This record gives sequence, structure tokens and C-alpha cells, in this order.
Amino acid sequence: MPIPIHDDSTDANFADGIAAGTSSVREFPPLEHFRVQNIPPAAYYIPDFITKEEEEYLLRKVVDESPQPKWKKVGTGRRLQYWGGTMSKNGILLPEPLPDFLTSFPDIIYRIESFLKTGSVKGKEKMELGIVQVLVNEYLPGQGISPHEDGPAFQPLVATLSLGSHTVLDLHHYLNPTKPSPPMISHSEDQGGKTIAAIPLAHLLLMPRSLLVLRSSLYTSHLHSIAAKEEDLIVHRPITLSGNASLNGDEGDVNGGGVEIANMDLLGDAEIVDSLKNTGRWKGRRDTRVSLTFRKAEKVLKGGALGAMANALKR
Ligand SMILES: O=C(O)CCC(=O)C(=O)O
Ligand SMILES: [Fe+2]
Repeated sequence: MPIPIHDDSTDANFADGIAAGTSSVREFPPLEHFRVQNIPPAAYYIPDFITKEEEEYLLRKVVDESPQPKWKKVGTGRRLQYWGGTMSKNGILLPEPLPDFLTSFPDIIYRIESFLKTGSVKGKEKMELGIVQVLVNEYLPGQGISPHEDGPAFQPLVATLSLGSHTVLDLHHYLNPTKPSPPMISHSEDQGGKTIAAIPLAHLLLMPRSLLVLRSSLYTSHLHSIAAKEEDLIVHRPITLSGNASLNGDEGDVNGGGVEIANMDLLGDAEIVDSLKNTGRWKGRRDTRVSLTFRKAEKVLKGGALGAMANALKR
């Protein structure tokens, strides 16, 4: 089935963008345009990174047509799949070729790589992912993922595509026991000997078809999680003369269980933004969400399937 072309190239604001991928002529402004403000460096939220047709196609390939044994169930009931290979116990990726539906039609990997390059700063910073593995997570309503780091086996630059449903990703930092920040400490959990803040540092609303890019310290010294919920309540308190309504700390009781999100200005969803601005809240029931996390292993077993895949990525 051909993927319909999604064309925003007539929008003058997109003039600095890039031709993103061979299966779509969609152009985006450079990565920096999508940076989430007021959180540690760095997170980028890109709404509508893929079209509805591409979303349906990917869901069909990943969920309906992928062989049952590919799925692994994890403790909380969530299912996951690995494409591009799995990690050995000592942190070396045993590579396998990535499937055509990620590399050629639609060419999602090329699109992500081309887009990330727009965030490179000449002579300073190279934004290249060199995707070798794609992790697929499927969350039914009520399922989540507890606070974790993706770990040192992967490069501190990951991109996650959301399909099928919105969710809220929470970002946490480790509490420094010598310098406690008072509003953060209501209770805390222990993670491998380090204490993490019980109240997340920030929340990001991830809509279907969006891409989230996390890098640098947000990847290396923070944790991320998704609360196991069937419904999300987002609240918005306008900035007052006495300063910004805090994004962290006193949320729970004051907001009636709702959370403020750090990426409201990047959401690109008029209905949600209007509701937040006019009523101060938005409530959404979660549906089944499938996420695709694109990442690069620090160490990959040389030869074999890797050669074939590297050739496929060159083009
Ligand atoms: O589903 C997501 O957006 C995040 C998945 C994730 O953090 C992981 O599997 O490590
Ligand atoms: Fe993760």
C-alpha cells in the first residue's frame, strides 16, 4: 500500500527545514525549534513526526503482523519486542538487520537521522544517532514503566515515536542527600543504592505520531517513567505576577491529582491547548500505546548482519 504524501512544504516557516526521508516530503524546522524549555538539557518534542497513514501502517507491521514469539512479556504485563538485535549480558549488541518497514517504506530511520542532524552545531556538537536497535513497547491502558535509566550500553541520545495513544512520560532526578531540595521530598524510592525524587521533575505529554528526543544529562543522570494509569489529567496554571506557577513540587493535592506538562507550547494540538488555556485542565483516557525507541548501542558485535545493515543505512 503506498503511503500518501504529507506535504507541509508550502509553509514559509518551514523554509529552514529539511527534506525528511524518501517516503515523505514533510519538512521540519531544525531540531532546536522543538526543545522543551525549563527542564535539564535536553529534551525535544516534535508533534506529528509521522502521518496518520504511516502510524496505521507501522502499527499493523509491529503489532498485527509481527510473529508472536517476537513479543516478550515483562513483569508489569507490558509486552516488548526488539528489532535490530538484542544485548548480550556483557552489554554488546548482537546485531540483526532492521526490517524494511523501518528502513525503506516508510523510511523512518532515515527521517529521524536527517532530522537529528539539523541539531548539530558546526565544530561543536554532532547530533548523529546511527540507529542500530529499535525497542517496541506496548502499553494497555493502566500499564506503565517504573523509573529507570536506559543505561550505559546505549548512547545518550534516543528518539521515541508514539503510536496509537497519548501517554505522560515523567522525568525524575536523583536526590542528592547532602543538598535536599525541600519541595521534592515527600517520599522517595530507592534505585540501585541511589535515592530518586518521588515527585517527578517534569511531565511530558506524548501524543500519537510525536517524536521525543532525549539526550545528554537527561539521559545519563535522570530517570524516566510512565505511571500505570488509565486516564491522565493535565492542568495548567497561568504565570502570575509573582512568578511562574511551579512545574514541580506541590502538584498532587493542589491540582487534584493532575500534572502540569513542560511541553504545552510544543504540543501542536489546538483542542488540548485551548482546553488547558480556557479551563485550566484536560483529561484524556489512554488507549493502547505502542512506542518505538530508536537507539545506538555503544558496543556492537562486528561483522555478520551489521555489514548488511550499515549498507542499507548508507544509501
Ligand atoms: O514507551 C516509552 O515511551 C518509553 C520506553 C522506555 O523508556 C524503555 O523501554 O526504556
Ligand atoms: Fe527507557
